[in-house]
Amino acid sequence: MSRVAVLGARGRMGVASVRAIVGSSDMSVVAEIDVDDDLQDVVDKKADIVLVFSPPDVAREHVQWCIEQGIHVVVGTSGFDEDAVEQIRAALVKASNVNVFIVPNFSVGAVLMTRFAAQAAPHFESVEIIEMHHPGKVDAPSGTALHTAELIARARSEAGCAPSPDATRLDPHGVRGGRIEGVGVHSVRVRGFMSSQEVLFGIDGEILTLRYDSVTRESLMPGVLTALRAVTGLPGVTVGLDAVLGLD
Ligand SMILES: NC(=O)C1=CN([C@@H]2O[C@H](COP(=O)(O)OP(=O)(O)OC[C@H]3O[C@@H](n4cnc5c(N)ncnc54)[C@H](OP(=O)(O)O)[C@@H]3O)[C@@H](O)[C@H]2O)C=CC1
Ligand SMILES: O=C(O)C1=N[C@H](C(=O)O)C[C@H](O)C1
Repeated sequence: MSRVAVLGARGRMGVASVRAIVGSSDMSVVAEIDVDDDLQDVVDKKADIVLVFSPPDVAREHVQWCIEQGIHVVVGTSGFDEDAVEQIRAALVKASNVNVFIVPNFSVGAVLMTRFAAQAAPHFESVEIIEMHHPGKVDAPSGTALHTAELIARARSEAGCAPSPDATRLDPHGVRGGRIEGVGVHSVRVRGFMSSQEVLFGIDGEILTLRYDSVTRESLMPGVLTALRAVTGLPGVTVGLDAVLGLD
């Protein structure tokens, strides 16, 4: 029976995850930590794994703390970019018995879309990402868009692609959105969305649109449980649920 501590336990994902873990037959929740709770409870309750859903501005410190305590971590919080992964890798040099599994999105649809986007990336002249989330989300871009943009940029760089063409010179209202490693990213916050993303690819006369929608947090729970079951067997740092979905 794995002993799981949940950080951000009273938040949207924390509540859904505690319910899913409690409902499983092979894991238990031994600590539920939210703002103002004492992290030491995680150690006192002898957690084997910490599931991190605390906000992005504190989650990096939380991961660092877990590594120092020698506890495996599944990171659900968004915003762990390549710099953050490097920092974790460096911290693990002194804690080689700890595994950290960073999962930008627990939805199988999102994982597949991200992979398809990386596959398509070198074949089109233009690419931009639109991510759509609920207005309670504190960070932009979404971790999923960040991860997708990084994979697209890597695939295009390896294939020697030119930057997406863009003649914009005048944009006094900043409506062209942001750029991550040269990939245009647009963040939409509209009530009714939970988590959606489109990746638009174009060449002359042809457009490919990839889209996924997660409409409930419960849809992410099989991915959360899969990640918790897998982390003890994934040495070092692993990024992306695809690592354990049996995809090639
Ligand atoms: N990987 C994935 O598939 C998914 C990832 N996410 C990501 O997970 C993160 C959390 O999302 P969500 O659950 O919607 O956010 P919420 O704001 O609903 O939950 C975060 C919780 O953490 C609490 N908190 C604040 N500070 C601390 C602290 N120092 N220690 C412990 N808990 C703290 C918050 O309390 P308070 O509100 O009082 O500040 C809140 O209860 C985000 O980064 C989001 O992008 C979300 C969905 C899916
Ligand atoms: O805040 C959310 O809700 C979500 N956050 C994650 C992200 O930033 O990508 C995952 C999912 O999109 C839901």
